[in-house]
Amino acid sequence: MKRREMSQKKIFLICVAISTVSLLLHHGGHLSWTMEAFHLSCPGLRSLPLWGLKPKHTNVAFLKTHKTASSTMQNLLFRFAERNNVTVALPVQACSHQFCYPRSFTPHFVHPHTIPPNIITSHMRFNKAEMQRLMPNDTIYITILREPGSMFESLFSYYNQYCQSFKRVPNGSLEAFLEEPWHYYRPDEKDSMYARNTVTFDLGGDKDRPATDVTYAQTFLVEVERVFSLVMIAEYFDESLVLLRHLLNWDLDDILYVKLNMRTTNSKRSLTPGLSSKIRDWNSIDALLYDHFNASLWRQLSAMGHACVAREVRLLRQAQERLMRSCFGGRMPLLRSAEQIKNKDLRPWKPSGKVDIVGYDLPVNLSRGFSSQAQELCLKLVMPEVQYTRVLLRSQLLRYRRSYQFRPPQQSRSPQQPIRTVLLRHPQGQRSQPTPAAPGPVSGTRSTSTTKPAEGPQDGTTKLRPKTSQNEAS
Ligand SMILES: Nc1ncnc2c1ncn2[C@@H]1O[C@H](COP(=O)(O)OS(=O)(=O)O)[C@@H](OP(=O)(O)O)[C@H]1O
Repeated sequence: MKRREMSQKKIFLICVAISTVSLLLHHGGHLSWTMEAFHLSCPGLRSLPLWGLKPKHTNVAFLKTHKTASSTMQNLLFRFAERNNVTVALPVQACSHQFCYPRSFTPHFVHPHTIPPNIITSHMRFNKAEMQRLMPNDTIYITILREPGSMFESLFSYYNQYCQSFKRVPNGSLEAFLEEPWHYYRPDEKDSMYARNTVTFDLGGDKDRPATDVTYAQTFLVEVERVFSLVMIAEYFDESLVLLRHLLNWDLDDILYVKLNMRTTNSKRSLTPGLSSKIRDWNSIDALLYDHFNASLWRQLSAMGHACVAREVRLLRQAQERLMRSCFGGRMPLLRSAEQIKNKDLRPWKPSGKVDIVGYDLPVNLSRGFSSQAQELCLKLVMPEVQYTRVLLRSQLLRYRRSYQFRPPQQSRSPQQPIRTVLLRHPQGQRSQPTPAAPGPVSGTRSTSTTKPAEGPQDGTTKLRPKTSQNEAS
């Protein structure tokens, strides 16, 4: 009898040991990282005891604004979607790699075989009602802003030969444009959105409201704040990612990135305080948005605790270095002008030959000792927007076709059926989860997560809280 009890105890202990080892194997990196964060008494973390065990939030709409590090974010989101087998809404071919920008967004711009989506991130002009028609109700809306001076300098240089307002300026001089912007700028001309209040336009606002119309700017800002749970700031990209990770309950691995779509140092210019101030005056709504959301980002970071944020940023950078070492053989990848990049899948798109955009080439010996999966990760990490959009569309179409083949005939919907039919099944504001266009991997991987409640300071300044359609309705 005693011997039986002993062996039962042994079996129990063996089971506990196996479970512990398995937990450590599966969550090892995550747990050790979480524990490090806990040691720093991070308030945001401590108040969420089940953090790390809760499901990741996978329904995300990222409004890709122009010249704000948004391609780096888009690449991160594409990789997240692929790893987690969730669907990304991608543009129909007629829209190119953007959602028919600068036209106002409508779900008709979305490829029907990428519906219903979990994630949307390609360039668009935001339209809240239309987005809500497409995205699940618990979608978390995120966007990114950049300091108006450096953003406009980047826009002016990038679109110098593309946008008429810039093209007519003698010698492509930024000073000349800012001296007399109305002399060169035509509000109704094609591509004029690159020349004034670009962020406001991307967010669906009126770029040409006069600076004196303070009520318009304030009302617009309040609306943006109501819709977007997180407004990242390009200058504090890593800190913004820490907030994003907490908001979405993601892992450290989910926020690793390499900077994309950069100009060469030679093509950038520094701005005098006088020029910066003229840029702010010319882009007054963008400047108001930036000042507001920059302050709001810092309130959220202080609510989390600066030491804690700094620690997470350090851990992120260390993990990034490890990834770089494994992908690029011990060094940071060499930056190359687009023309010098041998692999055309890695050559960034440029609006004109005059602008110098840099990208990366993979080392020739990458394949040695690498699994094809690891090679693919390294390739995608540095793959520019246009090529990655194409690759992702191809893989999602394949997945759609495969799942369509395996569907019982009575449930099947013709792949050619127009998008309108799919959307009409979800009258605005009435669906809780969109009906999948096709079963299989897509429908099987929808997020079942409830959005992570945010704990922050009691002064109401922290906004680490998802703003879902339900939030808004209440
Ligand atoms: N991680 C990170 N942090 C800060 N800044 C970054 C980052 N990644 C990219 N960049 C800079 O963002 C500029 C490109 O922005 P976008 O990718 O949004 O441009 S685009 O509108 O999609 O063409 C471009 O700025 P400029 O080089 O000044 O043009 C990039 O250098």
